[in-house]
Amino acid sequence: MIPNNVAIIGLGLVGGSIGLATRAMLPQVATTGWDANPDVRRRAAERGLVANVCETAEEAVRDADLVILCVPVGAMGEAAAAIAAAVPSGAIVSDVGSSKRSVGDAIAKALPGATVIPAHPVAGTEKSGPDAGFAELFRHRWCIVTPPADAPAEAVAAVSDFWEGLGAKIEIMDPAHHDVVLAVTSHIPHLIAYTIVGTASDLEDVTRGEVIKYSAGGFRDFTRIAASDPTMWRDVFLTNRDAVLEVLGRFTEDLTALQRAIRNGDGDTLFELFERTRAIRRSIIEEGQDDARPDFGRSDH
Ligand SMILES: NC(=O)C1=CN([C@@H]2O[C@H](COP(=O)(O)OP(=O)(O)OC[C@H]3O[C@@H](n4cnc5c(N)ncnc54)[C@H](O)[C@@H]3O)[C@@H](O)[C@H]2O)C=CC1
Ligand SMILES: O=C(O)C(=O)Cc1ccc(O)cc1
Repeated sequence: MIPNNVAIIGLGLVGGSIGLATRAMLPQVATTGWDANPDVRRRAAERGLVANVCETAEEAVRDADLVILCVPVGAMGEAAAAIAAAVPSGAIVSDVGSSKRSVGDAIAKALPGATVIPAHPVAGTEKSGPDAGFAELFRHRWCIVTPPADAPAEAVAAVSDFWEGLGAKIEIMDPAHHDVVLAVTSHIPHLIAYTIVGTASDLEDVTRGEVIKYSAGGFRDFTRIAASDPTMWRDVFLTNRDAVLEVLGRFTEDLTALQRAIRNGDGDTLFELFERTRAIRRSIIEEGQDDARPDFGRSDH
């Protein structure tokens, strides 16, 4: 059953998009919101990200049956603590954090006895803030729900139904598994992008002007990812440390093997890998998850 009153804490890209999507696609649902930053609250009210932008966290959650924390993963515990005194006893508390194990623990610790159903919409952009959100962000995208083992089935269903109402597809997953899967598919790719753009800007023999002037497709795509919000991504790496380090170890080994293949002139190894990775790209396109899908609200390509 879809909740009647949704409170959104954190009105940036994801919180703002949830508000806009709810107002557009589930107009029967009342929306309230709060952000710790008064400038964000003002802008959220101007854009109508939620129907009612409140002046305090308590006021925002007072009548909610679903509260969604949309703050950086390192701030989830603090955001949960800010609503602790006011969140109704029967309400579900969820979040949208990009890492799930530590976030679920932090929220549960701040809200003992609450029904906590963490979730992660695997949809976003490199932009952040209250001007970045748009109602179509979650359409046809996965939302991974990571309930604790003892979560009430009806609460899991309520969170899932809500996200389906915003156009998302639902997957239920164990939080630890989520963190390994997202380390591979999202966190390490962001780390690689941050690294290559940093390396390019540090090279002594290539000027910054040349990097900008000759940035062809590949590097340009990396710069989009490497423009992602520093606070958000610092927190992702610090909270998903174990999974990121495990996958990074494998990645480093594979990179070293490629380095050796290049040094040895071993074209077969390079060709075999590139053939395999091309097939993966084709499978993604066949599943309709490629860049060529309708470009909901993105202005950068
Ligand atoms: N950016 C993306 O593409 C995606 C981000 N996420 C997750 O969504 C969450 C939010 O990310 P964005 O919306 O991109 O960030 P954002 O930076 O656009 O918005 C975060 C908002 O939280 C507010 N905030 C920070 N600490 C707070 C606190 N203690 N209490 C209340 N408000 C607080 C900030 O003022 C800011 O307006 C993060 O946990 C991130 O991992 C999930 C999917 C995609
Ligand atoms: O902009 C991109 O390419 C992204 O990868 C967006 C994104 C960032 C973080 C998430 O947890 C989910 C999606």
